Amino acid sequence: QFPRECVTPQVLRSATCCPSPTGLANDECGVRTGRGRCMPVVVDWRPHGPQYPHDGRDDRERWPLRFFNRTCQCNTKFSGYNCGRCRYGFTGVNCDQRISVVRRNIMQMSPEEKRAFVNALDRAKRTVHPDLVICTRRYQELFGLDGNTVQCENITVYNFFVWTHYYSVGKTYMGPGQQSFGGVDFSHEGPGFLTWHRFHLLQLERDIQDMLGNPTFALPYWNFAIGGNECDICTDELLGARSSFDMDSISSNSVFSQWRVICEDVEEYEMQGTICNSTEGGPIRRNPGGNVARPMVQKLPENQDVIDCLELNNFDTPPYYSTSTWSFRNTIEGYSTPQGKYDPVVRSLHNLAHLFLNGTGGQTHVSPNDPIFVLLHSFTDAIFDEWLRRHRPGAVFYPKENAPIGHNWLYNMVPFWPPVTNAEMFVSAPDSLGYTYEVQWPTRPYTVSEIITIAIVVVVLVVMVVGGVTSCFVRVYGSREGLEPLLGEHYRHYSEDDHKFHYAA
Ligand SMILES: O=C(O)c1cc2cc(O)c(O)cc2[nH]1
Ligand SMILES: [Cu+2]
Repeated sequence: QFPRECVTPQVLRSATCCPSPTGLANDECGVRTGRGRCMPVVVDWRPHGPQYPHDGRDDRERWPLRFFNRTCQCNTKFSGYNCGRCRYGFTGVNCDQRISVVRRNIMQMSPEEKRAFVNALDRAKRTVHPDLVICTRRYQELFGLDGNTVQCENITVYNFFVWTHYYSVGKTYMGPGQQSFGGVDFSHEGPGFLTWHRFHLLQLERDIQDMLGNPTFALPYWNFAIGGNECDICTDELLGARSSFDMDSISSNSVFSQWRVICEDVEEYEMQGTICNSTEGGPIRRNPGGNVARPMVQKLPENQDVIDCLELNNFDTPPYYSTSTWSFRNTIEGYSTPQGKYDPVVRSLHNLAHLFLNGTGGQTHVSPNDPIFVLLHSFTDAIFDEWLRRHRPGAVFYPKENAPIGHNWLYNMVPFWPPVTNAEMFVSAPDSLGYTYEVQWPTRPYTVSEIITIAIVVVVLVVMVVGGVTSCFVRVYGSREGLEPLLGEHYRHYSEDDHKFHYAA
């Protein structure tokens, strides 16, 4: 969540995190090379919804002010915690060359591409993040007893991806012996769900590009809307088949059977007021479609569900929560029927895909430990991008205030660094973020009333055309007989002399 340079006691106490771009000494935020400047952090001050009634209890309020109040603000072409890189969609030394990557259906990739993706994930699970570290104590307890140490540590690129998700969903610690407060979620059950997960993926994609030294690397997606109770990507070539010995485990032929999860011990974090660290625990659990206790989540979403949710016109609706009705966001997130009606017992689309996995991937505090999370969210993001393309909403569609805490338009998404707002991710990905999805969106079949309307229009058109042709036909051919006597008038005249018609030659 914070750059390694910024988690020393002195820098934390200064509340200023403005490092120099790598290689340039004493040039905070690249100010001398015109890249950026060290500026006060801007946070959202508008009211949030009633779900979180506390104030000052949680380090994530007005993120990231509890930790830093000055950060790098980069000029348009640059980005990053020290303005050392190009903004999304641009590359080159001067960041003026456009670049775009294509996210594709993992089922349609070649065997080599599939292998390269699996290898990239596995390498990310083992590679220490080059510039970001995690802090594993609340601010109050962040500094060691001597005041000269800070409880922050290294973490691998993939585990960092898991950790940021965990940090965004955790409960608020209310003090020793007290129940933690669960009415918060900085990345789900609100309009920020789509923008938050979009940035989450973008950050992982970038980190993997950097790790591989390959700026064309793109995350693939899993089209989970295939119905039925089979997980088509759960093969040893892709995300791991089911183990033949244990219904809940991944086959030992898959590298993912070797992965170990982090952030398992939520009860401990909630009781002690601690924060998950980079320590790995048990293996990934997964039993696709096997939740016997909950038959509702034994089947994946249907293709029609995607078609239906894309028709919703409102991005989100009051109270901008998991109870919203006719909200595109709440529907794709999966708390409504695919047609948009809120129903507390329903789980659809994104939520259904999570719960279908029935294991690590179905519990919010640990779900990204199962790498299916990446593909599931990449498809969710593809649907979001298609909705943006079809509806071309003005910013007015996204609530500026009264969304649950963390979800207002200008709230800095927790716990990303440098600060990035929901607003910045509410844009067309191909136009502004440097990636596109290769998807064939299914078109909705016509409804009965549409078929009737089309039939009526066709009949009317046919009648008009036939009528028109017939009348022309009659005029051209039928009038020959009618006109001939008239034309003949010029060639004949009536003679009073002999009381006869005389015809001209
Ligand atoms: O119960 C749900 O609806 C549910 C579980 C779950 C897990 C997860 O990681 C999510 O991102 C969402 C989610 N919803
Ligand atoms: Cu999710």
